[in-house]
Amino acid sequence: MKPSDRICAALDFPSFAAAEPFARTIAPHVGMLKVGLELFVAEGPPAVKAAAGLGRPVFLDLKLHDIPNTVEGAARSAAASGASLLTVHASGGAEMVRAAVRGAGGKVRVLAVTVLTSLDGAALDAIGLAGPPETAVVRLARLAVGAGAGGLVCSPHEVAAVRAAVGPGPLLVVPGVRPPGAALGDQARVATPSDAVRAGADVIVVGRPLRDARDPAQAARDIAASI
Ligand SMILES: O=c1ccn([C@@H]2O[C@H](COP(=O)(O)O)[C@@H](O)[C@H]2O)c(=O)[nH]1
Repeated sequence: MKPSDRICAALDFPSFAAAEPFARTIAPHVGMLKVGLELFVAEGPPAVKAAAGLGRPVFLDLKLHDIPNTVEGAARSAAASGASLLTVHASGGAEMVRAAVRGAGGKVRVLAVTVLTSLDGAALDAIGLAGPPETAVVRLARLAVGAGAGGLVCSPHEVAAVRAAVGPGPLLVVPGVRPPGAALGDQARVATPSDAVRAGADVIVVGRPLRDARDPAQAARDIAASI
């Protein structure tokens, strides 16, 4: 795999018209494009189709979290959109993850988000998940893989422990990645692209450090050269 294939660029924009110049520029320099909540809520499935038209697999990052029947239907709809990857929250429970996998019908790989990379230890304490983040992440990772998830989303801090817990099969997708010196924004559990890949990330998700770069193509090339 080429280093650039490990990079997923997040299209965090309010419309596809706003995203398109960035998406066209960045697509040749990354392995995947991510359509997240902001763009999908604004545009719906046509945004997935347009992104896929740029020649890269599309990661539909909806982080579904609802009763199993509802998630199954949403996953079925997502599978029809042309996306290659779809997220659900592992904390929705094993039955919900199973329902997502059923709805996906083998057309889209279901990834389970363990613990959002924006949450630090104090924030986890406040929602009743006391203890080191890694404990909750590994517990949720095991649950989700046991329920059929084809991959996991976790922070660079836990990726090695997750790999050790779930074995070589599941795809490990890692946001919370910041090139040296880049602003953290709202991310809490972060590492550099090279540290994230060294720790075992199959794919790193990069949003603002590419989107807000003066030269996004060069920023992507720099990341690829570093991993
Ligand atoms: O735990 C998670 C799950 C998903 N994300 C998404 O990744 C990108 C990261 O963007 P940055 O600008 O590089 O912070 C964004 O689309 C999130 O929705 C995440 O950050 N953490």
